[in-house]
Amino acid sequence: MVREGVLQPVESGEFIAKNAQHVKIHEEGLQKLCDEMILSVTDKLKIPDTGADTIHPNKDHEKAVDWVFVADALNFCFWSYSGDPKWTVDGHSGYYALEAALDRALKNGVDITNPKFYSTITKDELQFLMKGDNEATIPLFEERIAVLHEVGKILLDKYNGTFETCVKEANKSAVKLLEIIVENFPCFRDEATYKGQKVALYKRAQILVADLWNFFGGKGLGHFTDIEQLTMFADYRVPQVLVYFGVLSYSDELMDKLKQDILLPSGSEEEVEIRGCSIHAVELLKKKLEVKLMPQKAEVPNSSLIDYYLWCYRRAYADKMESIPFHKTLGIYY
Ligand SMILES: Nc1nc2c(c(CN[C@H]3C=C[C@H](O)[C@@H]3O)cn2[C@@H]2O[C@H](COP(=O)(O)O)[C@@H](O)[C@H]2O)c(=O)[nH]1
Repeated sequence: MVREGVLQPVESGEFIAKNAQHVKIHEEGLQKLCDEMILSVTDKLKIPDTGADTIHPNKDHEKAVDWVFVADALNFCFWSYSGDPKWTVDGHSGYYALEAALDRALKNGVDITNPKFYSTITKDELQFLMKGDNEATIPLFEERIAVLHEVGKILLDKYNGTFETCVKEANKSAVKLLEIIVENFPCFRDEATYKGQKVALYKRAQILVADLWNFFGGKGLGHFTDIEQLTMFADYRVPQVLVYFGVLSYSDELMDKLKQDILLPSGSEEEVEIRGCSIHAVELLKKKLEVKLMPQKAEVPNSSLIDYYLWCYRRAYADKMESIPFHKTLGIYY
């Protein structure tokens, strides 16, 4: 994929990890996590159960692709400051609260998958759709309106009003679809400048492609011949699991900031290091898994499956993870 002068996610991760000053990757931690994951592989990686199946729509739903698209357009920033009430919907928190809100909208006959509706959605309408169980509201409300207006308008102007057009244009290539997304939808263009080099993390764009693959079981509109080219999705949860296993460690100064809930600005050196080192660590982990699994003839998970395992692990064992702080950034990329 070509974006002039921008390192792509795999290379970005490697470059950032090589130059990082605030974040380190540890061989022993990688080994420990590799051993843990091997325990859950018989012939295929077993994903920890997060108990949220009921809020994914049925994959046979006629607008399933557009549901995945709108969910990932809004798939960012669900955290609250320590001690503050969390935004929850029907008892679900974080990303699952978003899924629950979309599910509720669909069941109430709201045309939430249709860009004709959301490209001009009003504040009142979105507020109503995202209404939580308590007084806490969804973070970055204004940004979400802007994202919906932006992506909705682009789908209507260029793609016949459906993300299916983009998927078909990509002709079963995950890399091509990623390129279509980041070239045409500016709010998915998750790039930064690190030590003078343009880097790409593409969290939401990559998760969108992987979600389609996952959702449709690698078939039909979810069939991609090069899905293994994607990296993990650099959010604020997977780094937390990586720290838990000792794969990543933070400088004392950075750790203190996280413990005190001090915001890391989007694109700051520390923030980019946490994200880039997470990408690189998962690539290293994949190589370790390959070495162990190949001789057993077991399926070697790709980076998005490793990511999904780790993201679900954090959810399934949230109590164990409570004492590990995660980084807080206000932004639309993750
Ligand atoms: N790395 C990575 N980050 C992910 C996801 C998901 C959900 N995806 C799946 C779920 C079912 C579908 O099949 C989707 O594949 C959300 N996030 C991010 O996490 C953060 C919120 O976390 P919490 O507080 O726990 O809800 C936030 O930055 C959100 O953007 C993932 O899979 N990987």
